[in-house]
Amino acid sequence: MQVVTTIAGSDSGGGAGIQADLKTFQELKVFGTTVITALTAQNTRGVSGVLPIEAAFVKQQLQALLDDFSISAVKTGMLFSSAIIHTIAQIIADTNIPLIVDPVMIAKGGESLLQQEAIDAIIHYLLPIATIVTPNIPEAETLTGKKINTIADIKKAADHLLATGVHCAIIKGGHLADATNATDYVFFKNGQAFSMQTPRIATKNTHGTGCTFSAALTAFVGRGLTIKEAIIEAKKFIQLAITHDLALGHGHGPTNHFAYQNDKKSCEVTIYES
Ligand SMILES: Nc1ncnc2c1ncn2[C@@H]1O[C@H](COP(=O)(O)OP(=O)(O)O)[C@@H](O)[C@H]1O
Ligand SMILES: Cc1ncc(COP(=O)(O)OP(=O)(O)O)c(N)n1
Repeated sequence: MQVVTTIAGSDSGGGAGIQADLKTFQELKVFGTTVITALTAQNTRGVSGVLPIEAAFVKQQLQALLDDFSISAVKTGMLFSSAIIHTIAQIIADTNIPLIVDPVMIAKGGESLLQQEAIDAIIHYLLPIATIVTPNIPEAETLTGKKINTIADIKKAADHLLATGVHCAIIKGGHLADATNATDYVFFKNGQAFSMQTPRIATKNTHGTGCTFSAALTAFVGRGLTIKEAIIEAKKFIQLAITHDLALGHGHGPTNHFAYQNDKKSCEVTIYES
């Protein structure tokens, strides 16, 4: 049994954050461990409160895991402050555990999950030690300081991110204005690139899509798949979770973390090598 870790915020509504990560890990048969950076009071309608955890206690949680478990992959989600980011980066830099960074910034309802001053810390401390970074389009724009309107802009943003030292950048296309497909763009430091496409599902129940995708990626990396295999399988996991969405709550409902195990053979991802 492989052990993986999520360093993220708690979503009381259960669709994103630590809760989405643990559900995904469980479905993908890896043993999930957690470092909690913040509590959020949240449901499918939005975030009504954030209570950050002190950086010193974040450190204590992570150190407790590293002192005991052999961890095969780590992911980060909501990190909230530069103090938390510095603390995590310092500790992870001394390991050789693959690190997947989901640079969570803003919740679907528009509430901030990362302080403005922490953006630089992600760029300068976390990305240089990361294996994979998974921004959505607005996050890629914030990290690179450049607007993204075209595929050429996506490639430029990826080059910008790869220059920090991260091995692979996945720019997720959930926010692109394409009513037919959901396309994600993958770039490696060695110049290899591909995009992956699935049919776009017409639903408002997409709370936690980014967390769930990056958690699946972490589980597959932890299980020893190649990075490319892990990315494609994670895309299947999120596609099925959105296809079989759960209309729970009154706002943006969660994705269905059970769907991949029930239906994985039915999901096709189209790959375009470039
Ligand atoms: N309506 C949708 N149908 C199918 N896939 C989607 C849909 N919305 C998002 N995705 C996929 O979900 C994953 C998360 O993407 P995105 O929504 O861009 O991230 P985030 O949740 O971080 O904003 C990506 O693989 C994206 O292509
Ligand atoms: C605690 C917590 N972490 C992350 C998020 C954002 O999750 P994401 O997967 O990007 O999903 P949406 O916010 O777009 O639904 C969150 N809301 N809470």
